Amino acid sequence: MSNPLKIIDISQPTKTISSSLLEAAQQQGFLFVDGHNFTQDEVDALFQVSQDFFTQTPDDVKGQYAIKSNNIGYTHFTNEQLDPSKARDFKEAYNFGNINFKTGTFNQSDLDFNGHGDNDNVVPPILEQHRAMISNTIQKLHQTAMRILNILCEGLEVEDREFFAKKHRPDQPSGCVFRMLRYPLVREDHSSIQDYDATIRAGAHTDYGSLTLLFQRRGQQGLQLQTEGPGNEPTEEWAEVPFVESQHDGKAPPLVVNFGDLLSYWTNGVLKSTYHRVKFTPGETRTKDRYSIVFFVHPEHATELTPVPSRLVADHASGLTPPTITAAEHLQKRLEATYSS
Ligand SMILES: O=C(O)CCC(=O)C(=O)O
Ligand SMILES: [Fe+2]
Repeated sequence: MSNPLKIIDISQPTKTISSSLLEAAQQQGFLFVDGHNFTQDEVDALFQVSQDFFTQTPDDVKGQYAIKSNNIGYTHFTNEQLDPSKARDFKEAYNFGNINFKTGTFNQSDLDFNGHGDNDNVVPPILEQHRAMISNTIQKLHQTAMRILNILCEGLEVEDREFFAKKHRPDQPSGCVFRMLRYPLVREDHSSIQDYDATIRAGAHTDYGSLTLLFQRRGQQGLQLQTEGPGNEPTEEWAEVPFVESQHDGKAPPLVVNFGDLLSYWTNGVLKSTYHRVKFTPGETRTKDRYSIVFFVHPEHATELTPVPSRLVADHASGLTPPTITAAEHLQKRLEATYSS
């Protein structure tokens, strides 16, 4: 499979890579990030925990941890509908949230985390057993995301090279979510589930936050992004995100990174929040479920999405005043749409 995406090695000096990273963010809104500090063993262990959770937890137990309005918990088959014009998404997932990246604490009570609600976001037993590992992973993912945001500041020539990072402080409440996902092969035992499409597994959507970091596995392809025509208009063509290897021995494959709505607003549309979906090709001879592990990065709740101070961003202004909306308001709107029906 050919690779339509750039591979950027973030272990290289910022000045060497900032313009290619910005170009990828502007043109495709997607790229591969190599040179991260996740080993193959570490990511294999994480996928094993995810597989154990999804395949060894009885449905009624999963149901006890059902996702709540705070976006934390388990979402069962066909609960989500990312593209309302299509069938429901045939996948299952578990979201960790209310994360303090400084301490590595996650699923904190809503009262402690953002001062309202009183939920005790209990973690299912198989995942609870691996709390230390999960905690370490999310801290590292947050650091990786901050590195990417700092490189972007350099590319955008924002005077304060930590402009974005300062709005993503590790110990402040935000909508950041760490998510384990499983897209199973359709098997006999699923015949009772109605109203899904065996090929479209996550309907076309853009991500809500600032950026998204994703691990996938060899032989479990399925993520696709919408391509653009010559005048930048979206086409009906979808490009497959292939599996690629790291250039660094012993390291996990490059992370798939894409930019979300908030960074797009924040930059007057300089950065692209690209439509993507997960699709299994009809008739393919896949033998394994697709698993992915995703980190959705969101700015601190109170962040206002006014344009970043960059000449490039100012030059891109369309003349329209962007809505003054906070990160939390935006997230709330998108979650309501996803779980509405
Ligand atoms: O699992 C994947 O490959 C993509 C997931 C995704 O796009 C999402 O959950 O927003
Ligand atoms: Fe997505």
